[in-house]
Amino acid sequence: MKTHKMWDIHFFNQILDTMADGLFTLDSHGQITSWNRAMEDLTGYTAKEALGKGCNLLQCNRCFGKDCPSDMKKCGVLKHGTSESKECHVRHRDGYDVPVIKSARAVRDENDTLLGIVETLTNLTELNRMKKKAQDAERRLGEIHALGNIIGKSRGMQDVFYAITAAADSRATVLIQGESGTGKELVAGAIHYNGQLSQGPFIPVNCAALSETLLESELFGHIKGAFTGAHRDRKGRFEEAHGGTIFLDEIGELSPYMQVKLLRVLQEREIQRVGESRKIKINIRILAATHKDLYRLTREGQFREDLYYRLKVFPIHIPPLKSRREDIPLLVRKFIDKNNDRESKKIKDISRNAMAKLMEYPWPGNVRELENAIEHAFVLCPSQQIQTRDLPIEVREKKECLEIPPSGSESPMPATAMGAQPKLNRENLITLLHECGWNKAEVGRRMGKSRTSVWKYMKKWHIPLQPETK
Ligand SMILES: Nc1ncnc2c1ncn2[C@@H]1O[C@H](COP(=O)(O)OP(=O)(O)OP(=O)(O)O)[C@@H](O)[C@H]1O
Repeated sequence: MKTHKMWDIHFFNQILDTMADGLFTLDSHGQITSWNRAMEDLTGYTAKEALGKGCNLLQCNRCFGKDCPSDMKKCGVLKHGTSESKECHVRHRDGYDVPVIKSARAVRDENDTLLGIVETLTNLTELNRMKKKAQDAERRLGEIHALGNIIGKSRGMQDVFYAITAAADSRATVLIQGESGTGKELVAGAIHYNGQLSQGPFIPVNCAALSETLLESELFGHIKGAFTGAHRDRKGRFEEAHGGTIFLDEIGELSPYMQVKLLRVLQEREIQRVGESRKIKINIRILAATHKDLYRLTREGQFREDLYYRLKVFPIHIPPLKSRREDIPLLVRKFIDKNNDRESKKIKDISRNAMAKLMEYPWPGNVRELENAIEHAFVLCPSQQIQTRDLPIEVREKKECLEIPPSGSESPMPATAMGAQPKLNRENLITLLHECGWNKAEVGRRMGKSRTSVWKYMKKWHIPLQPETK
């Protein structure tokens, strides 16, 4: 085998050129003696242009906290031997600043004579862009979950607002109960984003969406080889939520085995990845929600009483929309504004008769159904005012739409303005999922059902959560 010696300069330069980080060297007089390819990309200066120049070519803004000295003898690296990695900017040849992490080290021979300086630069442009994106997304999430975005003036909603503010100030476990579509996820988000942990992650998990084994691995993570298909170690959602909040939606769907596991997490605040005996401490806040009557489930022996009491340290109940009809006009206004922002149409308001229909309807799907009804009206409305004819048929005719049947393989999809929908069965659901790019919220919207309902159908008919890749 042919080996290269380190003094093979050609080979050495090739090594430097394969590095993702920028690297250059200076001699004892401060003149650039090597300049790798990543430095060319980062600064715009070719090696030919840089060699023989001083490092002030880079116009670094923070060499030892000062501007780069033009006199090499004043360079801090010579005084200190190294400069620790720090964030700074260097100036690109085209005039703009490039954010980098820069480190430098003085190289001396055995007699302590200075041979030169080696400097490395890591380009932070992409990382900063991603950071900014994540911060923007986080800010938007915070805005969405601002208390002001939860609409309601009824007594029931005033109690909910009061409870959100109190819960946000504490770290107690919260159990949010209310019918489907009443805004449980919205409330959970508001508690997190208005509380002490708002800078930490908010991790929602729908416990109804996955089978027991998948949910266990989703929540607790697993180690490589823990089960067939576990090709590598994977962090669970509890670990991801460290320093923040985990929101366990549809908690009433947990199997007895998962109830025991969750109880242990609540008691011990530590978890074990599937297939591993090591315990990992987690610092998280737990919020849970269900549309079921959890107390009744404990009476019927379907939900552990000890877990129920651990969860409902701070209970919040969101009343159904039909018991707080005075909120309907405010919600309608909110949804008209929301659709106006999104669509090219500009709808001003809703007719008296149409509003009367909305006030009469029992809203089995709660606020989500009202939101969908306004979106439906937007599609049909030809003028600036929503009329009764623009509303979904079940609202116009005051017939409740059908909820999910507990068993059986078929259920009717509610008719939409576009015409009668086909019966809902496995095949139709898969087609709809494909049409909506596997976005369950969108599928739910088209079906007139909640996202959770979509998940339940998918689970019932063994449809994978994502399209299977061939
Ligand atoms: N008070 C409210 N003000 C404004 N929007 C609301 C309100 N309540 C619910 N919504 C909207 O209704 C929709 C359903 O809310 P959300 O998903 O929080 O309900 P949920 O109770 O968690 O439903 P599910 O039990 O089916 O998961 C969302 O689009 C949400 O923004």
